Amino acid sequence: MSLVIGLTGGIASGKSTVSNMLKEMDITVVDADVEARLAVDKGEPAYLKIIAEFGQEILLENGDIDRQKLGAIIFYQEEKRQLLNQIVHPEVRKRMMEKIQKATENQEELIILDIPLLFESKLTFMVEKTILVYVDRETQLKRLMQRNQLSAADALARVNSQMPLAEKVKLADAVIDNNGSIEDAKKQLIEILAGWGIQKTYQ
Ligand SMILES: CC(C)(COP(=O)(O)OP(=O)(O)OC[C@H]1O[C@@H](n2cnc3c(N)ncnc32)[C@H](O)[C@@H]1O)[C@@H](O)C(=O)NCCC(=O)NCCS
Ligand SMILES: Nc1ncnc2c1ncn2[C@@H]1O[C@H](COP(=O)(O)OP(=O)(O)OP(=O)(O)O)[C@@H](O)[C@H]1O
Repeated sequence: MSLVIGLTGGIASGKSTVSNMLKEMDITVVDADVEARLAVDKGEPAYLKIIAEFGQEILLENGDIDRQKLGAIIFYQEEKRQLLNQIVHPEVRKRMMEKIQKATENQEELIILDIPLLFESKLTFMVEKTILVYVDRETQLKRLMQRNQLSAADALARVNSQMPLAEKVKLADAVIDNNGSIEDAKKQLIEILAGWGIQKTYQ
């Protein structure tokens, strides 16, 4: 049986940075954000439902979903966010389950599920252990504004649409404090895995 670990955090807390370290260790990572993008590709069931609910004006000229426009709606309006979640999340879960099954069939020892909303969406039943990538609120907002070129208000709306990281700390089995350097985060990751009996050579 494969060991399934959930990797979570908040927006811009450093999940991708940590999941890249795991990929470099040749560990399979299934990324919910990637699956959520695939689920809304042109013609997919969720794509059609989004148009039905949000209207044609949510599309770019080439027919793709205008992610910036959809983000500007759902990060400011909770009921619209819930509506989008109801459309996209079941598809994401289905796609992730398929990937888990494939990795299990390949007898992979370890599978990481990178799910930003693991706790909010009560998906811990999918994993055996959880790792939280934590940063303080100030660092999170600063990194988010820098990475996505967002105003303070837009960054705050995104952070406030999620469970506070201080709350997630209480729910996680292990925490990586990513306020320091990337090297520092890497050391913590290796220690956590070693503590769970997982030894991988990091290149
Ligand atoms: C709103 C959308 C169009 C914005 O797209 P964009 O390319 O700007 O952002 P991206 O998808 O890369 O998400 C970045 C981060 O935003 C946060 N986020 C995304 N959706 C949500 C949400 N519904 N609630 C809270 N946080 C969210 C996550 O931390 C995620 O890692 C997109 O995030 C989306 O379709 N969201 C709904 C699906 C979803 O919940 N995805 C998150 C994991 S399943
Ligand atoms: N320890 C660190 N020191 C400095 N910058 C960092 C550190 N860790 C991550 N970053 C930077 O912070 C930003 C957010 O990191 P990353 O993209 O890994 O977060 P994420 O949790 O995957 O975000 P999202 O959920 O929004 O996709 C990126 O620009 C990344 O390069």
